[in-house]
Amino acid sequence: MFSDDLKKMARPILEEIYHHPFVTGIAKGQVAKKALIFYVEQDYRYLTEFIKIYANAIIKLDSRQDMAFFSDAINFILNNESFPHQVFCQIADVDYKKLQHADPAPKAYLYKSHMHQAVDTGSLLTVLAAFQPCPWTYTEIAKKQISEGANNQRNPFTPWINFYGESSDDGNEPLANQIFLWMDRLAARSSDKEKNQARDFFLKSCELEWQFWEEAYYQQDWRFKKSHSTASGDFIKWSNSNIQKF
Ligand SMILES: Cc1ncc(CN)c(N)n1
Repeated sequence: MFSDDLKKMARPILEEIYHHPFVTGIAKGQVAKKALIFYVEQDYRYLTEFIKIYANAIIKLDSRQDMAFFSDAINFILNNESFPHQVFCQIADVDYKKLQHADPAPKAYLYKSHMHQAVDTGSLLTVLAAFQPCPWTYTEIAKKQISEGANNQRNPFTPWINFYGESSDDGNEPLANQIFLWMDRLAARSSDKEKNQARDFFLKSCELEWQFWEEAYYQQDWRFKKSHSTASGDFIKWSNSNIQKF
């Protein structure tokens, strides 16, 4: 099956995600506040962008059933996925509202551009392949952490772990599995070229998931961030005050 190949190829990346210090920190109940804050700032922007990307994907569809899938995904972000952010904010002792205005840092910027590119240039198979590491890697992280007993009463991240692990024990097929099955049906009638493109987007999204944890853990922002802000409103303020000096 196409999805089995994808999972096999992504295995080394998933292993590195499992062992990333941010992710093991969640299991141990110990992540630095500054990493949590950076993550929530970036993820708030990333998920907001995801809503727009899902909406763009709907334009490519004909069947209402397929449209409902993306519409449910938008609803999930809007109505449910603030909860794991709130968990991080509570642990970091920071107001969630204050974290909703950051600019995307380099890897988050790359990830959103990658997703837009999938929708702009790819088939539905490619679009799903690019999306899939988002639910899949989080479900796998949560499943592993639950199986190791990380969601215990002492761990302040337990609600976060249970949130992403829940879909795997509610009796329904977990979302990530539903997407893999859908991708297998599409792959069966796709050309090799389309399948190669989908594979490439899938593996790059898996790597970008790892990069997202890494970026937050070490707060890797734009190196010349100050000069970027002068390119927007700040530049006008700066240039006006300097013009007055001359
Ligand atoms: C970067 C990222 N990837 C995945 C998820 C889980 N939907 C998330 N919130 N953020």
